[in-house]
Amino acid sequence: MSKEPAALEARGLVMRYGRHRDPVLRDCSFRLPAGRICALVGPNGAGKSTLLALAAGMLRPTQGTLRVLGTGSAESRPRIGYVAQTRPLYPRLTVAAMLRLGAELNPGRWDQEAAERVAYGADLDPKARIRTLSGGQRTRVALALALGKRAELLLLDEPMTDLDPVARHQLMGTLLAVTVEHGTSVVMSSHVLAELEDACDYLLLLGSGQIRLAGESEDVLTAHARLTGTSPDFAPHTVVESGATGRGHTALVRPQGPVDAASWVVEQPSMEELILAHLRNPGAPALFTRSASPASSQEAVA
Ligand SMILES: Nc1ncnc2c1ncn2[C@@H]1O[C@H](COP(=O)(O)OP(=O)(O)OP(=O)(O)O)[C@@H](O)[C@H]1O
Repeated sequence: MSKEPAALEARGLVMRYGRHRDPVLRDCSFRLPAGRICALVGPNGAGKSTLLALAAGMLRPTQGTLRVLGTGSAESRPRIGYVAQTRPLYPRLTVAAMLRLGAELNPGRWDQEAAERVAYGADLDPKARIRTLSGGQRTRVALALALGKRAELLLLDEPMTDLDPVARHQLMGTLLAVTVEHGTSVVMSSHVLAELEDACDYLLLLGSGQIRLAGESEDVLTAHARLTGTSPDFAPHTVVESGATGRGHTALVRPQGPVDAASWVVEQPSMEELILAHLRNPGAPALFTRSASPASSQEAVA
């Protein structure tokens, strides 16, 4: 069966930062179909920035492959907009000069109007030098460069962390409008789960160096249920997390067959609830929806 084009496709991806160090990414295989807005989540040190830097061609994998927009990451670099966590910019340049540089480096694809909309949205002075900007203002300029490039794939490492709530809301709106208009693929890491729930339609959860959940948010969500009842036995369903409550026993499960509604109150968990349960329980079995799965060894739904 032919699959739709992939923004990212990892096979057996291993990354270690030194020969004697433990690998940060261990045998990761997954697919991210093109045109999705993907949340990349995981605990501190899980390897999110590493995965984004590999996709941006800033690092080379120790083993395995990571294909980006159907090619190697070096070849795809002109088609990628990467906002690294450190927001690397030229400190001596003014904001306007930084955008001019963006235009010069991306002839034929630069969108000055989109870049200015992002950079100057909060009365940022075009003549201000980068080194004088606040963290949030630098983030605006970094996002402006990525969006101005009309990239086919945006790799955004915690893009909203140092923005104030109004700027977050405004920039997320701009980002979504641009991506919907141009069919851009986005991978966005963040720890703010509520923010991702609103914006993203795809999920990659990294933990212990491996992909734990991968797929359309909707499919990943509907593959889970919250069951509450009087018995602590949730068989035959796969339990991700369970506990006692005032109402009896409750568990977030991955149903294996029909759920007996006479025995349990069945609810749909929120995305935040689901991600938190998986972060707290790294031993829960991995789940890949069909579109996310290049391998056959994981449990696949949808
Ligand atoms: N340049 C480097 N040299 C050596 N080790 C590194 C380097 N960069 C990252 N690491 C290590 O790799 C692991 C993963 O780091 P990474 O920054 O990719 O995680 P992360 O999921 O983005 O974390 P956070 O949520 O805290 O930003 C960490 O243990 C980190 O110490």
